[in-house]
Amino acid sequence: MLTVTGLVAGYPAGFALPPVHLDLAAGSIVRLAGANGAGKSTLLQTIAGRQAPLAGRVLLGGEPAEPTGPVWKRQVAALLGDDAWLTGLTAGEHLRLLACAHRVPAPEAAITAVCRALHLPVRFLEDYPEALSSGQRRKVLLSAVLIRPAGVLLLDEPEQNLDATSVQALRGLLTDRAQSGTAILLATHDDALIDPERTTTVQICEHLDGTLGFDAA
Ligand SMILES: Nc1ncnc2c1ncn2[C@@H]1O[C@H](COP(=O)(O)OP(=O)(O)OP(=O)(O)O)[C@@H](O)[C@H]1O
Repeated sequence: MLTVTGLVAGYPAGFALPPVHLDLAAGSIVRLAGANGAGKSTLLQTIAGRQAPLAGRVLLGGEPAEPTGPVWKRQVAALLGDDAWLTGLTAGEHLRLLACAHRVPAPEAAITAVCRALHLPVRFLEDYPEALSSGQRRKVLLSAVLIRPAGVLLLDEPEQNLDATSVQALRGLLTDRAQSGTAILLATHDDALIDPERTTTVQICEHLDGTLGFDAA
């Protein structure tokens, strides 16, 4: 589904990861793990096309990725620490707009189902984002990623601000999504989000000589 070949993520004359190769198959869940500052967000931003790679490339369905093109926009849903809202729209209006843009069938039912699954009472959808708690806002952002069809999900610490029950709920939603064929690449520090039976972990590690490397588990 998504292939990364010899991708070098980093900053010119600054931090850089070694080249990474990843093959994210349909239905797979791959976790990026590593200490604070190991480079997980940098790698995800680069794979998502929000940061230029220092080398290497990303393929989607075997074709060079074009993150501003229609195929990528249809196929790839990403939540990478962004928390951008349109002024004057309620949380529910954001979700309806997104569902409409992605032609989600029966959008109201889809929005209700995902909010319930994330333990977000739908009455909060009538509120403006700034009137929600940080955990509630995160649930709206997660709903926006999860209601739309996508072959690939890219998620950076999606569990941020969620309580333990909601982390479990998110874990179930991600597992269901993978079972229906979506490939998921996520960075998280929270083991509770991960089903070890169905997750491959790519660990960014620091070698004794200070260089960085990748270990697969
Ligand atoms: N805009 C930037 N310019 C230069 N270096 C940066 C920039 N943003 C991050 N870095 C550096 O890149 C390295 C990796 O940061 P990154 O945010 O990818 O780590 P992370 O693994 O996601 O960390 P965390 O677990 O704390 O979220 C860090 O050393 C950081 O200082």
